[in-house]
Amino acid sequence: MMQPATFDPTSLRVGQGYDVHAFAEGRKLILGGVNVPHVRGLLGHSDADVLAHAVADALLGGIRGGDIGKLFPDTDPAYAGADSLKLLASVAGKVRAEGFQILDVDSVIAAQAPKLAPYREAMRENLARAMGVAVENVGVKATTTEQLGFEGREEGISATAVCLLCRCREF
Ligand SMILES: Nc1ccn([C@@H]2O[C@H](COP(=O)(O)O)[C@@H](O)[C@H]2O)c(=O)n1
Ligand SMILES: C[C@@]1(CO)OP(=O)(O)OP(=O)(O)OC[C@H]1O
Repeated sequence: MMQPATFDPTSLRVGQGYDVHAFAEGRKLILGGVNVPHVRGLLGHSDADVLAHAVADALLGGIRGGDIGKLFPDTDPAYAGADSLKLLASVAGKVRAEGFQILDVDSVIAAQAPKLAPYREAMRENLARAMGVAVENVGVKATTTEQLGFEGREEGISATAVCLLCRCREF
């Protein structure tokens, strides 16, 4: 199908993000801004929201803007215990400042436990609100790794995300 004349394929960008955090005793498990009940949480300088970090890195990848560690160094006390949804909102603002629209985001959390399906919609809503996009444009999925690897041994959780950005005036 022909695209409208205003569509310029070179104005499209994809981004990819990946993050890992280790489990630790006495920490909250925050995923996509949701405080998920679990016996342990994830260790990090911030709230260790591995999903929000992967999404933020996907956005930064799309604008070739480095990564969250460059923007929010884990040596900076300003980010100690930081709410990662706020970091994500800041990254989304940077994306817009570069003239890009966030068209779509999808993500996968790899966690052997806990069961995350009951929290998926709340995560989508939180991420969408932080980025200023419609919830329909944010996907969150979960998978175990069939007890294989560090996620499977319940040593930590990983998350991956992709995004599609556009510098289009209109479609
Ligand atoms: N932490 C998790 C992992 C998975 N799920 C849901 O279970 C489904 C089956 O997982 P498999 O790894 O066996 O494919 C998966 O599609 C998710 O819906 C979950 O809720 N929490
Ligand atoms: C989020 C930041 C904030 O200092 O700290 P961490 O919670 O350690 O998370 P990481 O995924 O290692 O990313 C780096 C940092 O930007």
